[in-house]
Amino acid sequence: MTRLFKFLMPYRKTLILVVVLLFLQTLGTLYIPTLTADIVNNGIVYGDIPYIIRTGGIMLLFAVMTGVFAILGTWFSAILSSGTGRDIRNALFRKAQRFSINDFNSIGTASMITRNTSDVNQIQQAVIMMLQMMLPAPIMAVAGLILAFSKNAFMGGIIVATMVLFMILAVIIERKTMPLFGLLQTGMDKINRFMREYITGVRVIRAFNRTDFERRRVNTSFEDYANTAIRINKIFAVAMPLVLMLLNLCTLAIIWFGGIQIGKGAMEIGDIMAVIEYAMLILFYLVMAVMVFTMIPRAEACAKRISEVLDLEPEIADAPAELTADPSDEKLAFHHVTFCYQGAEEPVLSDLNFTCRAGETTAIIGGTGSGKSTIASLIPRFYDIQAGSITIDGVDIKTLSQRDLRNKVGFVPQKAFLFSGTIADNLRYGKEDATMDELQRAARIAQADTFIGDLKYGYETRVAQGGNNFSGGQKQRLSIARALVKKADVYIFDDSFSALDFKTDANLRAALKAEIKGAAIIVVAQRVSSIVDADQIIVLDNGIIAGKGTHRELLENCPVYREIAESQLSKEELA
Ligand SMILES: Nc1ncnc2c1ncn2[C@@H]1O[C@H](COP(=O)(O)OP(=O)(O)OP(=O)(O)O)[C@@H](O)[C@H]1O
Repeated sequence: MTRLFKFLMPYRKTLILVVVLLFLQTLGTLYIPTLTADIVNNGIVYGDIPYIIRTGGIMLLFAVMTGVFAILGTWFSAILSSGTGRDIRNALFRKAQRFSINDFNSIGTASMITRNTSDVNQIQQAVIMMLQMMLPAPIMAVAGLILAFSKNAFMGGIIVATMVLFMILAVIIERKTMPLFGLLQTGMDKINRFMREYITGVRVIRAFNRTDFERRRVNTSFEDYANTAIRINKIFAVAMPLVLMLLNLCTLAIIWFGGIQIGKGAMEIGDIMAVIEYAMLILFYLVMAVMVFTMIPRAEACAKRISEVLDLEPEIADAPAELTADPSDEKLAFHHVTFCYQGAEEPVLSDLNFTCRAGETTAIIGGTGSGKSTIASLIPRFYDIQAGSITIDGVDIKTLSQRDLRNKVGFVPQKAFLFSGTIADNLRYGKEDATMDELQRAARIAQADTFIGDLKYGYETRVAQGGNNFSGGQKQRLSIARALVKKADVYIFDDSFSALDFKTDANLRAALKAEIKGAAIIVVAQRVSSIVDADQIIVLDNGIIAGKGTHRELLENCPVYREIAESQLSKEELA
């Protein structure tokens, strides 16, 4: 929790103001019982009406002032807590932007969302409750006890004894609830994970008639969450009557002892009333403080989860001294690259060596799981390699800043992903100031111009979340156009033509070759027909290069390639 206190620092002036306002509010609240005692002892007992009116007026004034302080205190603490929440969310988001894929995997997407929403909410609530309820408690306790002791030391003692019992109860509750609150937040992660999977996979679930199975799975997570919440509430169900009982016992003791004192003529009735009010105020704020105290474990559990994210050092970091790369003919090169996924026993790629030149197309082909997409994701440094080096324009990508590196790379992922907005917004994703001409040129190369032209609103057509209002092939072409709008040195198409028909695929490749001159093009492909014209084909077999050359050369001397080609092409095509 202390780790998160730094988020309060920018608001220290507001915090001081809140503390001052709370202090004034508490003193005002405590002064009213003293005036009550005065009215009773000196006004009501003697029937002194002017005294009653005068003191009543002062009471009213204090009540109004206390009310104003309370409103201002609440106002500023709300500003403070929502500001803190916003800053924590920003910090989490900024941190997440630096995370590698492995970092995301280690925390989990659903958990990342819960931490940014529910966990931050808990912290925000705890901050406001601590300011409003916990902070006045010590002020109330000290000032109230001084006043109570000034009336009668024994009665002050009764209040202190009750306070001690309260504190013991609070510690017991804290011990019992802390682990349960941690469970509650992980339960929320689980619900988010299942809900996310249920919503994104709804078509598969329905197609396989697994709705009931999924409902049961989601229900189990709801039930686990509810059961933990019930266990927490059971603890409170026992604790709250105990708190009330302590409160009533305290009042009883004061009245009983006060009665004896009045009988002896040692105290006046107004003083007893004042002590009861002091006790009620002190204990009320103490109960509130205890309640907030019980919120702290949950907030602490949330703070711990947030700190885990904030403290996680991104696996991929920029080098301390970043280099820049001047354009060269050798756009991309792999030098003895070996890569192993986190937690995997065997490397997925071993000792890869190849070079991609400007204006040339390099195709990567191989069986499923041979490591083609892995090669594609190593170039923009989604993962770091364990051995060897990857260079762009002759400079090791680890020595370039991630920003520079990714500026040099135009990446089209295997699964086309579009953002909600318009087609133009999506195409401008890599170059915000791209002109309409640039968008149209990219769309033309990507064979997307015709279907965009057929849409009623053209480039201003709305794209639904995830691009769900477009077909698979349209989404692929839009995501290709998006990469082409950005001027890159290396374009990577990770199996990005798979949803295109043969004619569109051929037209797209021809347009790419004609229009993209100064950049290296890397095409990960499954279809031999998509790559026969490539300047260089790399044949991947279980993570190692089984052959390298043109289509003709490989047919001659690479059995793995020949096997793939024979399985896809007719005899005439092979000849
Ligand atoms: N994030 C990951 N974590 C662990 N292992 C992975 C991960 N991604 C891929 N792999 C493993 O690495 C190997 C290569 O996967 P990759 O996706 O690169 O193959 P691919 O040749 O592109 O396959 P496909 O043609 O089916 O897309 C596979 O065995 C796969 O199980």
